[in-house]
Amino acid sequence: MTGPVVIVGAGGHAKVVRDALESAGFVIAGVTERDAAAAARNFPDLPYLGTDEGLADRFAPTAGYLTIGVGGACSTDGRRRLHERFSDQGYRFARVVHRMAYLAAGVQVSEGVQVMAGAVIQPGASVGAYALINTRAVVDHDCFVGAHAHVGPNATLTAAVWVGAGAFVGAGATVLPGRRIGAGALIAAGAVVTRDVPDGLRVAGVPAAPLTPRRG
Ligand SMILES: CC(=O)SCCNC(=O)CCNC(=O)[C@H](O)C(C)(C)COP(=O)(O)OP(=O)(O)OC[C@H]1O[C@@H](n2cnc3c(N)ncnc32)[C@H](O)[C@@H]1OP(=O)(O)O
Repeated sequence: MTGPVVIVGAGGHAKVVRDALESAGFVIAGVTERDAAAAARNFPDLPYLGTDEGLADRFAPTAGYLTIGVGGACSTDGRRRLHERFSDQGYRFARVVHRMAYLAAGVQVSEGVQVMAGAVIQPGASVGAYALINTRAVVDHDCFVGAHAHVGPNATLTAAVWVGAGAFVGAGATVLPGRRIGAGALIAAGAVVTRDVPDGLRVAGVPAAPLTPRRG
């Protein structure tokens, strides 16, 4: 993959993305950000390319690649919307794999995926488009991670776990072998998932159980 990369968003996740890009030898063309002051504060040494609106005038879809600098504390929706919006405009997304991540031979990583420092992806695993495998996450052998899903920092998918599109696996969570996490489900930080989780369900705890809606 060649060509410069624009980081969309200039907050905390963008700083981690920048580190991954630079570790892997990408050239960064600049950042977009609604909040110009945040861009100046976090990236004083990178070109500021304005807001997302009208980016094509400053960085055409043919000029290189984008990568999303927005994380999402407990939802994958914001990242998915940004990927969809810019894909519709003809942009392509870089595969960003930190130099200090480990990907076993033959691991499939699709367009737009981000794999952060210390992550490990073992043989037979595959990671769908635009998914985020965050710092020190483990995706062990034969796991499948669906498009737009987020495997949080230090989370562990043990053997042959299946994660549906847009699911969020919180920091430090563990999913036992062979379990299925439904599309759009949320696994709370620190949970241990011992049973399949249906689409869209939010679970927490050890063993993980549905989060009860707040009272009052
Ligand atoms: C680099 C990065 O930061 S990447 C981002 C990684 N982010 C994460 O891993 C965060 C994941 N988010 C969480 O775990 C959140 O706590 C959520 C999404 C599960 C719940 O968040 P909210 O809906 O705001 O719930 P809220 O904080 O109000 O708590 C609701 C209840 O759930 C409990 N709860 C919240 N989080 C957890 C958790 N991780 N495990 C167990 N129980 C929890 C609370 O104690 C509270 O219980 P109570 O009603 O008995 O007092």
